[in-house]
Amino acid sequence: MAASSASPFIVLRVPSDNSSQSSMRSAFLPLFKPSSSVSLKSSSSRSRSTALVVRNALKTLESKSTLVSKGSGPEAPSLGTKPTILVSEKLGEVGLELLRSFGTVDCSYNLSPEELCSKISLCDALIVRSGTKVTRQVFEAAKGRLKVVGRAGVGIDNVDLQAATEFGCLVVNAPTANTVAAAEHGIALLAGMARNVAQADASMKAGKWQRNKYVGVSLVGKTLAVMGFGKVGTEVARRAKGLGMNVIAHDPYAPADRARAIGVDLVSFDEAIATAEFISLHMPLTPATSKLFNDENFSKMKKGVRIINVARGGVIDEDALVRALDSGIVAQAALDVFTEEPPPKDSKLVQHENVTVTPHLGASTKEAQEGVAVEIAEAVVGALNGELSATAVNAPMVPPEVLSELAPYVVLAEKLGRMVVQLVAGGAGINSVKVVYRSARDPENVDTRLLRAMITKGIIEPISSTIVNLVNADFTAKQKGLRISEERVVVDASPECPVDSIEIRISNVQSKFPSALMDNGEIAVEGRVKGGIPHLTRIGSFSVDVSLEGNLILCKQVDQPGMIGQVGNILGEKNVNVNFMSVCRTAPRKMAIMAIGVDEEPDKETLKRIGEVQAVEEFVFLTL
Ligand SMILES: NC(=O)C1=CN([C@@H]2O[C@H](COP(=O)(O)OP(=O)(O)OC[C@H]3O[C@@H](n4cnc5c(N)ncnc54)[C@H](O)[C@@H]3O)[C@@H](O)[C@H]2O)C=CC1
Ligand SMILES: O=C(O)C(=O)COP(=O)(O)O
Repeated sequence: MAASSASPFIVLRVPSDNSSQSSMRSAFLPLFKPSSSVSLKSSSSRSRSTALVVRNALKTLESKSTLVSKGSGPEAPSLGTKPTILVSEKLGEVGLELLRSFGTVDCSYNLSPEELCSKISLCDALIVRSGTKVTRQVFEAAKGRLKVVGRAGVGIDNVDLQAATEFGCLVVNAPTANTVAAAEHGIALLAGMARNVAQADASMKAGKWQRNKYVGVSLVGKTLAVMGFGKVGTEVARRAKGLGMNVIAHDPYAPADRARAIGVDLVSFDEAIATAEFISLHMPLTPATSKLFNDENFSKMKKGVRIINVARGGVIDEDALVRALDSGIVAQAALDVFTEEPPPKDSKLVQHENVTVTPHLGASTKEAQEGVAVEIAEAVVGALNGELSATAVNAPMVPPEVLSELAPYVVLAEKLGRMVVQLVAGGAGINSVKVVYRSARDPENVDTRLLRAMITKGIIEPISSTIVNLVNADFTAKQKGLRISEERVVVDASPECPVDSIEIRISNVQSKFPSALMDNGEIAVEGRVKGGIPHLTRIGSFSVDVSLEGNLILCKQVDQPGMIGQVGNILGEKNVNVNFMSVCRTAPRKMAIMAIGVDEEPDKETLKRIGEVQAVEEFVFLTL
């Protein structure tokens, strides 16, 4: 890991009694104080409870914290600046109002990729629907300012998630508010296709009266295969049952009992496509589903099958579908989505007489658009406030109750990380870190993702310009060649505490403070939370007990009278306030470790004088 100067971003400084909230906020994101309070009209009880719990937790913090900009370039937000939120596609008015009450909203629709890239470095958040491609170039062009991308809908295949994660940008979506709309559109296409509604309408408008040409097929008693039994697929199945259809479904990840509960059999892919008279697609577009409906699979279908696609165009090989339509394997198709949107004007598929098309209207009802707008506005505002999102796509979702319980341990984890990296001589050669969590709880019940992310942040940030948060912690560690292994050990402690102690060990390095090394050559520090405050409880094999606040001076010296006074005097002469002191001896008059907490950072001369005290053998100054 290359060492560099201090990180050029925003630092939240909070009085020590609120340090846990501060650290939690800075772990996630980007810090903005709303200019006015934002009222939440949550459509989902989960997101409402998450938002409220975290908001309450942050209320106290709001009054005491100050935002300090350390100059992240010309566009860095500073104290009192409202965040800028770019909305690149039409969003419901209620959502826009919510966003306007929090930040500056720039609604710029139909931006070219170049225009989007040139605007994005001025934005803290971007809200899109399916029409905006949020590519790696967009994240690069953002120059670190973009904190969150909100997808006002379900499918996130238009967002480069890998790039978002690498750049530490949170991606959130609105997964529930358009489910019914998409399902209703699927049913509309199913029924409309079976009765040739669109074709008959066009024919009449062309002045014709073709009753014999547009004889349809009935739905009742026919088998419908729902491919992808998630939210939309389930609602389609429910409605199709109401139409008297026999519904089967294929979904490798759906629980059979959920299907059984609504009278649907879960079957294999091959069985589904070979049995059905109607096939409705409801799976996401992923590498595994891309062009899943291809020549080979069309050939396994019943002749005369009818296909509905309200999912993503890319799950069908569109050329293969044209061939299947021409050969009669597929009698009809009804498509709302296309590989390329809008599709080329001369698309054979769109022009095919047995194909009914709509321009990606699945989510386009007034109700759904209002719902997704509120859902996404809440998620984006929450993310800009540093809250964990209930709809995060590229970060772990930590339930609010777990979050509040872990708060002080989050601070401890980051401080231990910061401390241990400063004990490494050179700092840059760390590649193997072991974290041991000791707890009375069953290891299965100790969620360490957040703690690991904070340890990573603590280790990387002091020696790099990379900003680490929950989104990019694991990726950044990997990038820097830092392997973090974790061990959970059950100990006899209070089960009330999620974690009794956290120990960080670093192997294969030299230490600036050799007493931090264990017999096996590893640097080791261990900490605990005491009365809500993080404490250092061991360094190397020396037990100490000092609260991890402010700055820390560690000395190893010959245990003799007057040492505390000598060091205290040197600090006092320079008006450096000592906030605690702890001494641990191997034996009386042998060696001792002295840990001194100081509020101010002593100047170089003062530190030099402490190092020169005759009995002092090792000495290090650490900023926490
Ligand atoms: N046309 C439109 O305007 C809309 C389209 N959509 C699209 O509909 C799709 C489904 O949305 P939701 O139901 O909300 O998502 P969901 O995540 O609730 O459901 C997707 C289901 O597909 C399943 N799945 C994944 N891989 C599969 C595979 N290889 N074979 C079969 N099933 C597989 C998953 O297990 C999951 O149960 C998404 O692609 C979404 O983008 C959603 C809303 C509106
Ligand atoms: O939610 C989805 O996945 C959709 O496809 C809806 O897309 P839209 O927001 O209408 O562009």
